Amino acid sequence: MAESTKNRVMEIRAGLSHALGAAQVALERALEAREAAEARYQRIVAAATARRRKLAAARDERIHEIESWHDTELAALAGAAAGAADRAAPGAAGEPWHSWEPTPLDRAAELRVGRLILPEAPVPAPSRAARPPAAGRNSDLESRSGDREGRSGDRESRNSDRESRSGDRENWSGGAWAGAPGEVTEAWAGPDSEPPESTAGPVVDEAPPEVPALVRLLDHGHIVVEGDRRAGDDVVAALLLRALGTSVPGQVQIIGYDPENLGGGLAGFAPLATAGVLTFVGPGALDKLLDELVGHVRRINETVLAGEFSSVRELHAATKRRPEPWRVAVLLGGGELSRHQRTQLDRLLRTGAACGVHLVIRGLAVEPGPGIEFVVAAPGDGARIESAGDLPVRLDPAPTSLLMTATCRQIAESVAAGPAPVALDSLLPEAGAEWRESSAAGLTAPLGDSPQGPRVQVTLSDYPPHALIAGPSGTGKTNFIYAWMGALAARYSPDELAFYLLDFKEGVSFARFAPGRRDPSWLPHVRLVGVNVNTDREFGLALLRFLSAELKRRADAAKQHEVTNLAELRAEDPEGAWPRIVAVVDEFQVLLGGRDAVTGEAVDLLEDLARRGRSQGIHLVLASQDVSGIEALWGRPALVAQFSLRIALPRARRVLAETNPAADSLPRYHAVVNADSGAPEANRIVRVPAAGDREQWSALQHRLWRRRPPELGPPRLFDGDVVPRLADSPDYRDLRAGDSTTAPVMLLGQTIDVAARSAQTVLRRAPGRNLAVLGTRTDEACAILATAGRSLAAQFTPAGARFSVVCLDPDARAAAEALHARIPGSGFYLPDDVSWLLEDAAAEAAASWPADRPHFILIYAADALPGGREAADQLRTVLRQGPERRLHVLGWWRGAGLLRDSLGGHASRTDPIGAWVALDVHGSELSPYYPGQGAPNWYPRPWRALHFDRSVHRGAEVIIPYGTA
Ligand SMILES: Nc1ncnc2c1ncn2[C@@H]1O[C@H](COP(=O)(O)OP(=O)(O)OP(=O)(O)O)[C@@H](O)[C@H]1O
Repeated sequence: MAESTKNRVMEIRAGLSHALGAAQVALERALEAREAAEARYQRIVAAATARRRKLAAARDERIHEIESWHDTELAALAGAAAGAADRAAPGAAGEPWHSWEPTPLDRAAELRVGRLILPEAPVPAPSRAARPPAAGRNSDLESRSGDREGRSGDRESRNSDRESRSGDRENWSGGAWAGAPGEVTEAWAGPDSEPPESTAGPVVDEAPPEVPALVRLLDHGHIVVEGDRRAGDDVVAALLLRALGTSVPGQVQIIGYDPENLGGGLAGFAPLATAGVLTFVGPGALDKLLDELVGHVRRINETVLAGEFSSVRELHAATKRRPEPWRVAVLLGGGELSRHQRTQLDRLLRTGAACGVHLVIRGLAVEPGPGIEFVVAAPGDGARIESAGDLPVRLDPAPTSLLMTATCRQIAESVAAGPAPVALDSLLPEAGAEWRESSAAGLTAPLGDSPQGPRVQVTLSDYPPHALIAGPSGTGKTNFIYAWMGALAARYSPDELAFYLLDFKEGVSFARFAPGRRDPSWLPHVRLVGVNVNTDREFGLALLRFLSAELKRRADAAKQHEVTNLAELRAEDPEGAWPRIVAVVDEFQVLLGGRDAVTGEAVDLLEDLARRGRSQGIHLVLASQDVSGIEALWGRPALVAQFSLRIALPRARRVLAETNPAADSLPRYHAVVNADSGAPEANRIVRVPAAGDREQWSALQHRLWRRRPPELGPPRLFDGDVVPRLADSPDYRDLRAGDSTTAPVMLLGQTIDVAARSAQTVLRRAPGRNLAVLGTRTDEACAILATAGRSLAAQFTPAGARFSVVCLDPDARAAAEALHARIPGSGFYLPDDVSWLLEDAAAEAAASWPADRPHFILIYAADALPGGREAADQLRTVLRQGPERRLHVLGWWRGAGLLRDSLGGHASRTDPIGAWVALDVHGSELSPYYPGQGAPNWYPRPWRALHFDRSVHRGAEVIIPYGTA
């Protein structure tokens, strides 16, 4: 092989080897570059991953912040909404059915129909993704809902129909979390599938409280229920029950129009029908119903709101009174409306709510308008109420029929029982504003509210001057009188008004106005109270006589000042005390009930007082269970005509005009007040407050009592059941010893009179000045002799007069000895030694000169005088001749005939007995001792006596013996 070839080979080899070396180097370099590039790539990937993590963490944190803000905000808003709803629908307006009960409120409330379904906050995905698969979204939600159940347990327990909140979420598709679980996981899977770690803390999961769905009906508007029929029925029932439960029974009245089911739609409310709280109108009566409701609206606008208020709600807010009930007409279907019906319905929709006339409509087309709420009923969460916009509503279930009927029965019962009493305070002026009125022109006071609202004011003046009140027993006459007196007494001071009160009913109803053992206060205006006078008609007469004398005094003063009525007299004589007098006589028929002298005189006096008292400020108020049977009254049309103020309590007869039946339909505790003699057009109905309550009355009386002028003493209390005490008699207390110039006065008992006077007989030195007590009642006879003896003894010093006490009846011995013990220096004689006394006394009586001091012989049972004829003659001598010699016999005979025997028998003269007191002796037996015509009108009654003194009396007077205690 050639060198050159060899060389060439060598060169080629060298070239190849060089190229290989270069390639090797290039490869190494390339590998290095690759390594460097790979390392860089790794670094970049790591950096990107770290940044992504960071971003994810920041994002999670932000999402969490937003979510918890959203949750808190939502919870706060829901809480505020729930709170506002609770305030708007308190008690029966919003309480769930299981714990529901009627709670009448003082204003109209919004009514709950269900609850609003509120949107929930989204649950952040990272926190969900971070949880183990077993705690996936659903179980997560369940656990959260469990949480919420725990926290809102109290609310849940109030609402048994509430389902689990997770169930709500499942049903509602409008929330932000509504996507499928997979979507969330995919969306957040990073390129390296590494689950990002959440830097966010635990989610604040505050469940918003439940927010009730409320609608406004009473005092606001009308409700139209549309949608599902059954659910709609439930809404109507719930609304009505809540409306009934939030108001005072009877204040919501329901009128049902249900042409398709003939009332079946309101069957649960049927118990209300018995009390008139629910009325049904028949299928053809929609016209009439709508016309009637329109009529109510017109009437309420004209007479109740009367331009002063724009709505009953406004009137109620201003006056605290609600004179008209809410009328809720429930119109359940009815098809096409006629033109007239549509017009009337539209009128009601526009104007009814202001007058408390509201419509609940289902099945009639109604256009939206102000105050009209639309409820679209649907089961589940598909319901809506217009005022809540698009928020879904879950309607409450209907109240159970048991709850409905029990509630309605209770309401019906309390409506039937009548309205709750109004308090007396409602008639009184503000505390501190009492006694500001002048009675110069009359006495005006409110008596209560009328059903239309305004107060009913009643005036006693020149016209109407007198009042006649009637109502069967128990209908509230006495209460009415109390209320009237309270309203007057609070307005007029005792200088302006004086009361004289008499109650012929058994009991002590007027005694509260006088000081008693338990309560020392009295009503300062009251000057006289007569109670338990049903057997003492004379006391009624005494009052009329007293008023007659007062009338004369006023008429004389008017004449003197040349005026004709009280207003003028007061203007002319501003310093004079001329209060208006109101004399109240309850059950006055007792006074006029007899056919005797008492009735005769009483009617004459009444007629005169009624006729002339009007202008002199003397007003009569006569009350009776039944005026229709009082012959003495109706026999005097001129007398009745003066009583132009007529007050009829429920079922009162004849007190109003014959053509006026208003009292027949009067509810309990109401009265017809008629100032025009009962003419129908003058009727005013008034709801009378309860004034019988002792505590309320005492509060007023004490307030006025503390304001009384210091000089004003307590009224005179005449209680026919109480035995008066001699020691309390002003006449007895005035007696003084030692005045020998005037003839001694013998007190005998208390007269039945306006002033607490004592009956008395003066023992002048003159024939006949002896006293005979007649009758068999030992206690009373002894009481009268004790009074006579003690009162006489009080006028003498021990040496100034001689007293001899003779006891001829062992039954009277204790009393006689007691009297003897009370009169120092008196002699005491029993049957054995009375002859000494008589002998002595007869000689004294027959003497020709008057004794230097009087001698009073008190004989207990003079008819039992021993000693035969001789003693009898001596007694006769003493009786006939003694008084002229200042020797007076005060004897007790146990019968009128026995006294006659002592006087000398049947034909004997009776004039030695100038004064007598009869106990259980009939009037006819007294005629011999009763000069003039016939016998006194006297029927014996316990602890009453008839006193006659022929030297001063025209007729006998009834007296009450003083008790010996
Ligand atoms: N307006 C009223 N509000 C509440 N209670 C009343 C009212 N009027 C009367 N009453 C109550 O009714 C009962 C009977 O009333 P009251 O005694 O006044 O009737 P009367 O007609 O005078 O009956 P009588 O003649 O039998 O005494 C009493 O218990 C009274 O408290």
